[in-house]
Amino acid sequence: MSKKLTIGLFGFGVVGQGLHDIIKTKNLNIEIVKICIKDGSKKRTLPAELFTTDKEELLNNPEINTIVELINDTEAAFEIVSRALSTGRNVVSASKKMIATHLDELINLQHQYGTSLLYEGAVCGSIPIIRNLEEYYDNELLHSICGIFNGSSNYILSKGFIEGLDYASALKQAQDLGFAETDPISDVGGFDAKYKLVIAAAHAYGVVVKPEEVFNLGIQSLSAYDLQYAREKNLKIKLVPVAKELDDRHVALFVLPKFVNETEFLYNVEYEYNGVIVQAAFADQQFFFGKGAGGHPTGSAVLSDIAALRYDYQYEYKKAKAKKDLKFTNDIEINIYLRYEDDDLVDELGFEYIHERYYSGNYKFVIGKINLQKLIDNQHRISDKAFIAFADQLKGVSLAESKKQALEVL
Ligand SMILES: NC(=O)C1=CN([C@@H]2O[C@H](COP(=O)(O)OP(=O)(O)OC[C@H]3O[C@@H](n4cnc5c(N)ncnc54)[C@H](OP(=O)(O)O)[C@@H]3O)[C@@H](O)[C@H]2O)C=CC1
Ligand SMILES: N[C@@H](CC=O)C(=O)O
Repeated sequence: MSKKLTIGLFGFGVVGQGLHDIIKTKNLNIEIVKICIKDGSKKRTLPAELFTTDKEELLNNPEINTIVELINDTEAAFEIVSRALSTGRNVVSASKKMIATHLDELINLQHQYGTSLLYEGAVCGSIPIIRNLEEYYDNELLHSICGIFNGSSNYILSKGFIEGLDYASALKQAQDLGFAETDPISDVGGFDAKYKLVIAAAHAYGVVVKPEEVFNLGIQSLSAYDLQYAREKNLKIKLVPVAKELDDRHVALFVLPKFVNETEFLYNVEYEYNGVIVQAAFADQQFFFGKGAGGHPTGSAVLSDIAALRYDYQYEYKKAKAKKDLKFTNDIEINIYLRYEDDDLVDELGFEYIHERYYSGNYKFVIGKINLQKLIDNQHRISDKAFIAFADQLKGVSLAESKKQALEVL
């Protein structure tokens, strides 16, 4: 019989309840000893004596050997997870913002105390991408990782594009279905996708980047004009995080809406589904597909991590140890589509050159090559009246010979 896991569970919301639903269907030698929640007055579906609002009842309980953290409060989550790791407990978490923001400290805590923190559920819900990056691709040279990492924004885009549903109603549905973050700006603004990208990049490339250094733009200002442009060209618009090794010393990360054509894997990833494309030197292109949000899909990834703790599985962060000289950079050139109202914006953003310019009534756009760092420097000029999308092919996230080279179409 494998080691019995006695769990202190933090959070009994969408994911916490999803996890509980799954655990109770099986005899897994796992016991949830106590559940800590925030609001003691809420009605629960389990006996009241299982719940507490006092975190110490879990963190100081000698009967609990494993902490599962599934709450929606970043700083409280960091405190819980670091306390647990530094007092000899292994931890499973799905809190991507907390993990991405504190990744350096969390790696150090694990090394210092010999404890394990697993977080498969934090990145693309049910898709097992972290353990694959950590183990399966251990010896592969990864050219790029990109995809759809946020279920809510993809749900909104699908509802709009396929069903013609307006943005506000689609967002409300994503919230009602439990896909959206407490502050949905995190979803639609590309922040949530960025946190997941930062975590994935640590396992793919060994770079630990602070989320605030990574550029993200979302889908909030997408308009009927942009959708019409996409439809006329048989394209779809998706919110796409990209991690790309430029050469053996530089890696670039960013999150942008992206036009995808029907030959790309992401074209058929709809609603709350996510997709991850890994471009490897030898395995070539591989595609992971699955539900990226929701209680049961995420709960299944959390349970897989809990089960891995039975045999004391730990991430080794092997690439971080091996590739100390790989640096994060924003000094790359990308092709973007910019729909704008204010003519000055085109000059202010400082395009290297413009391939295409369109002007008809209120609809104006340019497509051109721009340096990502320049775009970041001028980000404050981009109002909600403008929309920017990555206009390169994803397959074309190709190795650049110099860090200044554009991400060209293959
Ligand atoms: N929803 C999804 O599809 C996914 C969510 N995640 C992540 O998982 C985490 C949980 O998400 P989700 O279940 O959707 O969130 P919910 O809002 O549904 O639930 C949050 C839970 O956390 C509890 N909570 C909040 N603060 C505290 C605290 N300080 N101490 C103890 N409990 C607290 C709440 O208590 P109370 O019940 O009393 O309000 C609630 O039970 C988040 O970090 C989210 O980003 C990751 C992947 C997918
Ligand atoms: N809000 C997130 C939940 C899962 O990580 C999403 O929509 O993808």
